[in-house]
Amino acid sequence: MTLRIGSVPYLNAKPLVDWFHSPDCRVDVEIVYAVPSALATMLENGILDVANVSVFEALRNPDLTILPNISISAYGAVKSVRLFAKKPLHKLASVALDSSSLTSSALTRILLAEQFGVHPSFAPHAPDLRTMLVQYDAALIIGDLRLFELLPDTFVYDLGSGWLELTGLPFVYACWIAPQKRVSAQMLSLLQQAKNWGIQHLDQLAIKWSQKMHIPFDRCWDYLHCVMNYDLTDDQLEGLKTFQRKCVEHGLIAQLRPLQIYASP
Ligand SMILES: C=C(O[C@@H]1C=C(C(=O)O)C=C[C@H]1O)C(=O)O
Repeated sequence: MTLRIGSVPYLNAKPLVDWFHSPDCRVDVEIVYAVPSALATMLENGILDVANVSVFEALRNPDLTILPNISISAYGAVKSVRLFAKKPLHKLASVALDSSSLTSSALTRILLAEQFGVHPSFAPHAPDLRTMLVQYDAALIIGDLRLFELLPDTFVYDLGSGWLELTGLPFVYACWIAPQKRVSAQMLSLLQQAKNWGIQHLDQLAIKWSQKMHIPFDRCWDYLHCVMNYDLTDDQLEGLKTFQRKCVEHGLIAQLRPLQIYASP
């Protein structure tokens, strides 16, 4: 049976999924690329067996489980998840949130409240920075490494740096997430093989995707080698549990449950 895998289209996921398109992979899989919020809906509707998608979705939906050993995370500055603001952050009254994002939307609310003491109004918006900033004081954009910071008169706030400052911990943006009953030993082994291949091919992936995505090579290389982390060890789990606790404290998730990391039977 074909395994249906969902992936975000961003550079950060390439080391986890490009193996499935390589000649080394001889299994029957179908990969669906979509933004995180769309992938979450597809997982919920049973269209996908597994997806690398916002970790927030697994914290919110008790039918989903996080698969072990793999994440899309960063320790400090993440460079692709940024709030662009027309005024200093402690003066924000309205914020447009990238409608693709679930995790970073929640993180924005937490950081603005805890680091800057503000509770602006929030509205989901298609990720188009210029349009967002016409109507709102600030805009969250994810998955984009282009040099937005060249925009004049804009404050740029990296959410990964904000999280490190607040907690001293790494931040987990996404994981492989699946409905509990769809997880199989074959699924776990394929995802692990794909990650192992990706980690060994970061240089090739930086070359390939810098060309395809029109991002300078140095920026891609730095992002894949120095910014992104693909493990899910105790440090990342500590960051994830802290995020989960704060989501509950801020009313973004109904209830604190034990973190569901899939353990082989
Ligand atoms: C670091 C990033 O992580 C992404 C952020 C997500 C979110 O905010 O919901 C979901 C998937 C990740 O790929 C990014 O895309 O910039």
